[in-house]
Amino acid sequence: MTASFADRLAGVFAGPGRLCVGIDPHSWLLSEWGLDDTAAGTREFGLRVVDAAAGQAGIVKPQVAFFERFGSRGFEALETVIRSARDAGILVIADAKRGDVGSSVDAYGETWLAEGSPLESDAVTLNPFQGVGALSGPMELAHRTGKGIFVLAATSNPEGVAGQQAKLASGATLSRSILDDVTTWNKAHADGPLGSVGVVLGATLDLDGFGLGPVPVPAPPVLAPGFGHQGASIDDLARIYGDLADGVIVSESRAILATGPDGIRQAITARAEEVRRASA
Ligand SMILES: O=c1ccn([C@@H]2O[C@H](COP(=O)(O)O)[C@@H](O)[C@H]2O)c(=O)[nH]1
Repeated sequence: MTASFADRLAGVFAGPGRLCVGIDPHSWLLSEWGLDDTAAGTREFGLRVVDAAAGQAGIVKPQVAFFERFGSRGFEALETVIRSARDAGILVIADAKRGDVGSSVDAYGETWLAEGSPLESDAVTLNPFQGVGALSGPMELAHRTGKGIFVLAATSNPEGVAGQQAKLASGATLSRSILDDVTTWNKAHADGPLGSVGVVLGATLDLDGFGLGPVPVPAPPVLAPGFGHQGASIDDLARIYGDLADGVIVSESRAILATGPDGIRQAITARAEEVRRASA
């Protein structure tokens, strides 16, 4: 029987830990790494990050946008990077932020979550603007294939705050209603202690304004971008996330990647240790 994503994630938390290294081949980073701003450059960059993360971080998160810039060659590079991370035993969260009507979003689910798909990953980020219900196809697929999904609920960028804090007719904020929909799904599917469907909650936010408390049970896993370059500090993990802190995946891209090809291994070791201390 295929292990659920929730169980695999719990294994990573108990093992290498909950640091997630972002793979974001910005043009300026490629240049600093001495690589060309081409598909081949993104491939080499991604492979070097995977190599540095192996054995030290349990999760990587390729930002699909940076590979997509190069069309089919970029996707080919992304396929290679994803495969090498999964072969190294690292969980891959593809940060693709897909969303659409159900019949189309199902195809996105197949792209990122179906066994044997060229871009097969362990989890994918999805956008619930068209309703969490529209994402049920990929959620079902994830349940069947032992994969995970992270639904945007409170994003780290300031532009999202007003809409995500807005109250629905029920009185809940949009973020809270997404959190509740995800929790209902996890309860019904009983994939493991944390559930296989999580939410994205930015570490830069004051979560009080999003009406997320009291935290629902079971609390879903939380993909937490915003550490490092966007200003959040790993030392503040417990303060930022409160009762959700136990399920937080600490994601950092630029702050780690900017240490360059010679510094990245050491940076990942140090960051993984900081995350362990902050989650003890
Ligand atoms: O709310 C969100 C959702 C996703 N992201 C993505 O995470 C990384 C953050 O990169 P840093 O360099 O660590 O700032 C990036 O790929 C974003 O697209 C996010 O920042 N906020």
